[in-house]
Amino acid sequence: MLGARAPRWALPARRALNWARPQPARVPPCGRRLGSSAGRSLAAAGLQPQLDKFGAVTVHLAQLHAPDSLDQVTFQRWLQESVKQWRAEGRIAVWLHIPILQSKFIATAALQGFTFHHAESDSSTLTLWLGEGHSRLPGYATHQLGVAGAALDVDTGKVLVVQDKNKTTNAWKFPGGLSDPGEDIGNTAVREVFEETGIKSEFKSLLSVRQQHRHPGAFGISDMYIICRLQPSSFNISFCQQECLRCEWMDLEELAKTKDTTPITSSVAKLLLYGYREGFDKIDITMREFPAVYTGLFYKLYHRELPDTYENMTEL
Ligand SMILES: NC(=O)C1=CN([C@@H]2O[C@H](COP(=O)(O)OP(=O)(O)OC[C@H]3O[C@@H](n4cnc5c(N)ncnc54)[C@H](O)[C@@H]3O)[C@@H](O)[C@H]2O)C=CC1
Ligand SMILES: [Mg+2]
Repeated sequence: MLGARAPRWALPARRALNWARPQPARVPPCGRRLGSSAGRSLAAAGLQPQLDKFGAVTVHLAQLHAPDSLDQVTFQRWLQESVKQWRAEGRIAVWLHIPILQSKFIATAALQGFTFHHAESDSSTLTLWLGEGHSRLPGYATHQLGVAGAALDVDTGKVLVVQDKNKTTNAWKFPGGLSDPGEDIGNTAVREVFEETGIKSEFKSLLSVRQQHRHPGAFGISDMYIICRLQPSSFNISFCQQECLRCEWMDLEELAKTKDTTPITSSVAKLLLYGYREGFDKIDITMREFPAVYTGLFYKLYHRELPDTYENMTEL
């Protein structure tokens, strides 16, 4: 049974004035005016809605001590009364995080107007906009990222290319694949090239960025495809039999001229050939690392090289 203990929200009414700060703060006691056991029992069962700095309420059902004891009728009543109260208090939105094993509450929330924001492997996040006009909540991921590596052996002028086993047309392309969550662009290129061809390499620069909307391979969202310049440090090919049909070191000029390739690979082969002949500084988008405003975090900034006179410009 839920609600066996005294409710945590039973605070003096004047405390409610302090809920907006500091952030994040627990939201006012929604069970207070329910006149039923729903709000009290949910609070006693561990649920502690929080206010964020934008004025939205966040609810984590994972906080429930014994989620299996919560029935849909109690949750439905709690959510309905809570939303009514949050709306009256001027909250702008509700974020509702539901662990996969409590997914029965998704339907309950959806019937009250909640929609999916995103899902991860073990939980889903739903939202309800309470503010004026259309929702101003940020959406979830809009793109996936694919990265390929153009590994050029500068001693021979040969570049590493593969033909995909799973494609109907066997066009030459640079080995690559999808970035893992939290993975640097250059690291994806180096990892994918090694996994697909057995060739070890080092990241040098970005060469191109392609954006494609409604990509079938990205489940209908947009796809970013970046090609990096890599410097190979091993040369014996041992390619992945599951993904590749062929893999070879091809003369870069031949790749730039062949019709047996994609427009992207052909364009980047010509760009790489230009850099190989005239200097990579003509084509490279290089990377620098800086500390982020978020303590302890760093970011990578990719841009064309700047002359020192511009790079070191400071106010006198
Ligand atoms: N222009 C070009 O030359 C090409 C660019 N790309 C870009 O490369 C990136 C993806 O590279 P990939 O090599 O395809 O990825 P990847 O190397 O990360 O993974 C490919 C593997 O996933 C498997 N796979 C893909 N979809 C699957 C599904 N629905 N069910 C089961 N298995 C599935 C494939 O069989 C393959 O083994 C994307 O950004 C894409 O736009 C991909 C092909 C050609
Ligand atoms: Mg691949």
